[in-house]
Amino acid sequence: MTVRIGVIGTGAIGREHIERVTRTVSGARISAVADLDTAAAEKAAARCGARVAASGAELIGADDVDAVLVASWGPTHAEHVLAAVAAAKPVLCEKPLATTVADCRRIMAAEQRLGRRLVQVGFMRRYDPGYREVKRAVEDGRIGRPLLMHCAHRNRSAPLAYTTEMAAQDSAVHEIDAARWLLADEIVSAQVVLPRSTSRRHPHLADPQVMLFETAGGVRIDVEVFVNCQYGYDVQCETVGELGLIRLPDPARPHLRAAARAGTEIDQGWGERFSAAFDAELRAWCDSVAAGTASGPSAWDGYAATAVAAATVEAQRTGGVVPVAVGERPALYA
Ligand SMILES: NC(=O)c1ccc[n+]([C@@H]2O[C@H](COP(=O)([O-])OP(=O)(O)OC[C@H]3O[C@@H](n4cnc5c(N)ncnc54)[C@H](O)[C@@H]3O)[C@@H](O)[C@H]2O)c1
Ligand SMILES: O[C@H]1[C@H](O)[C@@H](O)[C@H](O)[C@@H](O)[C@H]1O
Repeated sequence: MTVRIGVIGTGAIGREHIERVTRTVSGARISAVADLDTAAAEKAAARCGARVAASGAELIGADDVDAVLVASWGPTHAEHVLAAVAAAKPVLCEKPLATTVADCRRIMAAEQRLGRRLVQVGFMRRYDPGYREVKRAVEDGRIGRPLLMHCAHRNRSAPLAYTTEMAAQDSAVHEIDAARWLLADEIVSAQVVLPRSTSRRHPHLADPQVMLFETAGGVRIDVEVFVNCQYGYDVQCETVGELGLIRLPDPARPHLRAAARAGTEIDQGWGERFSAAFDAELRAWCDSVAAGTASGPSAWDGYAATAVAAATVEAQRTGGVVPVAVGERPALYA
């Protein structure tokens, strides 16, 4: 069976996903696309032989769409995901699942009423080969009981529209999910420390930021978010345990020796750095849709990440330690 996918949002990541499904994933094709920007939708549709749907709602309800991929702006995710669940269609939603905790709860309630999982959230780092090795090492006890995690999330530069809040909601949300997943533990508090800002930023933005999280089990996590670091796209993660530590490897790149220097090139964007992760994520999602099962980061994971990001935004404002209580995990997400 070929899975027919409808894509809502044909911007930067929508186009990447369309390209991937079309060129590298077998057993799936793009049947329809929708975007508020009709010209963008038409261009994307022409590249993959899909039709242009009149709207996200029309696409979700259409007979030629078996599964929905949501890649539109964050605040529109909840509406599309809820419509997909109402139509009983599997949906891969880019992060964040929703921009408010209340909307995430609505999505979980809709899935629970249906009695099965349909939602996967686009936390692609869980599919990155390096992160998966770290997960194996944490689980098999090689570093002993984890105590600390040091992370850095650096982007070369951030556009004018990027705000101080987005450092939590848009960027650190990846570390929040990765930490919960690697440690199999929930985050219970957030705090933000602001050093002086780089001069290479738009004036409204606090950059860099240091975020501090604590898990229910007592692990302390620090995350440097620096979105105008200039030199490249750089994601670091080191987990320290009682017996040792494990560091996320940089992706394998050729080692260059020339002009009196030795070293490797640094990736310049998320598309390059997480290319293998996106490939694996989309393959796994398409396979699970074809099999009628659900896997990967769930609506619960999307909810927990949004809840922690919301506490982090509050911590930016207050400067204090903000508690997070995600509550009991419903049986559907056990
Ligand atoms: N996993 C990752 O590393 C990663 C990377 C980039 C973006 N993202 C996420 O993907 C989403 C999109 O980001 P982007 O960088 O592609 O943004 P973008 O602005 O390049 O593209 C978004 C597109 O969605 C369209 N759109 C917005 N609302 C819509 C609606 N209601 N119906 C139809 N189309 C709509 C816009 O017209 C635009 O073309 C965001 O949630 C972002 O956080 C994730
Ligand atoms: O939306 C993007 C995306 O999620 C990237 O992976 C992240 O590095 C950026 O900071 C964020 O703005």
